[in-house]
Amino acid sequence: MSETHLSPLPRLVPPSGPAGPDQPWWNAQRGSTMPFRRYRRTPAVQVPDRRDWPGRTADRAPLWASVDLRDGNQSLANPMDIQRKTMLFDLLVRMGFKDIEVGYPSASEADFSFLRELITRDRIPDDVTVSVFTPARPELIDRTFEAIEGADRAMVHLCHATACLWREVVFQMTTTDVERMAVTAAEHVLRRADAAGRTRFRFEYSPETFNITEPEYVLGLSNTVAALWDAAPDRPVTLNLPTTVETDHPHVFADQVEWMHRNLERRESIILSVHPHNDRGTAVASAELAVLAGADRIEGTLFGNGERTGNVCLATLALNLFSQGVDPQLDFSDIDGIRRTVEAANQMPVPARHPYAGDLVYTAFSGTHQDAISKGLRAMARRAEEADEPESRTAWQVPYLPIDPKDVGRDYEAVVRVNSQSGRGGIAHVLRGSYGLDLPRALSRELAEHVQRAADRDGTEVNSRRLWEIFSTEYLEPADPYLTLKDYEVSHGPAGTGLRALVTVRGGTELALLGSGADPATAFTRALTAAGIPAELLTLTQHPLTGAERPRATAGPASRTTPRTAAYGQLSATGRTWWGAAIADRPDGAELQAVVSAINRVHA
Ligand SMILES: CC(=O)SCCNC(=O)CCNC(=O)[C@H](O)C(C)(C)COP(=O)(O)OP(=O)(O)OC[C@H]1O[C@@H](n2cnc3c(N)ncnc32)[C@H](O)[C@@H]1OP(=O)(O)O
Ligand SMILES: CC(C)C(=O)C(=O)O
Ligand SMILES: [Mg+2]
Repeated sequence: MSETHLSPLPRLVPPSGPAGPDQPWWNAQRGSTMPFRRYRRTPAVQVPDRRDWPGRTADRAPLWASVDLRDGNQSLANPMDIQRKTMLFDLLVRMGFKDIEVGYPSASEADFSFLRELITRDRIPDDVTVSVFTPARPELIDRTFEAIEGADRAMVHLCHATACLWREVVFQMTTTDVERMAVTAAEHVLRRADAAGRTRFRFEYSPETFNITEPEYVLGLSNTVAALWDAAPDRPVTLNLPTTVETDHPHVFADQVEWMHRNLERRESIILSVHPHNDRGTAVASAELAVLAGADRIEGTLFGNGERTGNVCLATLALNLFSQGVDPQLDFSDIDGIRRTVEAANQMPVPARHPYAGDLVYTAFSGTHQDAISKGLRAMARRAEEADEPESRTAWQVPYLPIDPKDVGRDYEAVVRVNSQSGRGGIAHVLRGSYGLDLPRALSRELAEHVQRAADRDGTEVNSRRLWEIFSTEYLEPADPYLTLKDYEVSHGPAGTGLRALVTVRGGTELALLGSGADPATAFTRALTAAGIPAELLTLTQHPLTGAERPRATAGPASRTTPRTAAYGQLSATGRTWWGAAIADRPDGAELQAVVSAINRVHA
């Protein structure tokens, strides 16, 4: 199988100086009146000479943990009822999640009852661990343990804020007080777990607002809690580092994670987890760099629902890995089904541009992209044929499409959609895909001008049916045809092809024509010329139309199941060239009709 050979990366040329107003090319921008001086850059943790993550690549999926049912749920205007929660839980299980935070049972009756239902109805698969969130408040920890009573396995997720602003404003506590709160709560959790009987417990600790907490302080708290819970390789503690409110560039977070990864005690007994939020729009980058920096696990939601701008999107993360040839370990083969369930559970739409899942993310409207995609798809088909393997196994290399839409359950129909930004490549692609027509390049270029005019006039998309209408009106069934072929008869002899044809000319005159030539179309143009309708045949091509390749066509040749022929002819007349096209039951009929089509355009 042939592969694209990429040339080596060019050497980086050092910039001549810092980009800025001193450069001659710098456009003079005016200063804004935005009150930017109110905001401060977060002091970044320094990791001198100890930054390994930039040199690493992701070669396997992290442990995925869904927090759709807790963090996602707490951000909804109408939190999920038990039915919506159940639907989402079942989806997460089907997709392959093994670590699912199912709620905040001390917060609401719905969360509490949902957990009770999962446990009492034995709905938690043996290989799935459900997790429940609790703040560091003893009465709420007690309620949490009531909710998980009787479960086979459960993870108790203890969380409290640690950053200075929260300590001072929310808790009005010193660092020592917050540490005491953490220890008291962790001990309480342990006591309740020890008393809980058959359930096998695991523990998770989240120093909420990790990213803006003093590193030494948060490291100390994490070590203390992990020691208190006696983290061990066979019963690891999950230490979850949230960017509760994302404040910095992703590389700053990566440095923070790497620093924790290197300095944590009992590292081999800790599952190092991250929980990025998307306030700066860089949650995905933060999560990806955090994994390079040492994180083992990522908490997030499907399509990024969550507080404010949301949690990190697990679909994007998993499919980013997939697009790099790494097993995502989650099943996204029906992304639209997943999206529909998530939209129903959250009562919120997934935007059309959302990576991998949005309606438009595999669609090109622009001409050059369409042309490249169309060529790429045909090249893929050729490579698969050469390698004698199904296309679904052939290495994916199609310009502008990072993954094969079919791998996530989409088809190719929406890949190219035509509007005023489209060109001949896209138009030819749609006619080929929807109607099986393989237009010659020059004809598709000519058709593109008609389509462009229609798109400019209508200001809307030209769907495949409208494209067919434009093509048909221009070439196949003009409103007021100059010439109509009523009948014909072709004979083949040693001297070439003979043709008898009966045509009507606009106004009703009938002409009986007689001609000969190398083929019926040449004989026809000669006969027409002799009858005073001058034309010279320049090119003629034809191909069979089986109908099989036309999935959704509602007009034109698609309605037929018997094989037909499409023919395209180019004539010279009135000092220029004219294309014609036709579809007919027989090849010679299609060729003659293509000549008629071109003549009709001469006399339109
Ligand atoms: C970053 C995160 O996502 S954390 C998860 C946040 N999720 C939620 O809050 C959703 C569910 N929460 C709730 O339904 C409610 O907050 C409840 C029922 C849990 C508690 O309600 P209330 O007791 O009325 O408290 P309220 O919601 O006002 O919370 C504020 C109190 O909790 C304290 N608190 C906040 N977070 C924590 C924490 N993690 N650990 C301990 N105490 C905390 C605050 O200091 C404040 O205490 P104060 O009243 O003594 O000043
Ligand atoms: C509970 C914690 C992990 C959280 O959701 C956050 O800090 O964003
Ligand atoms: Mg969160």
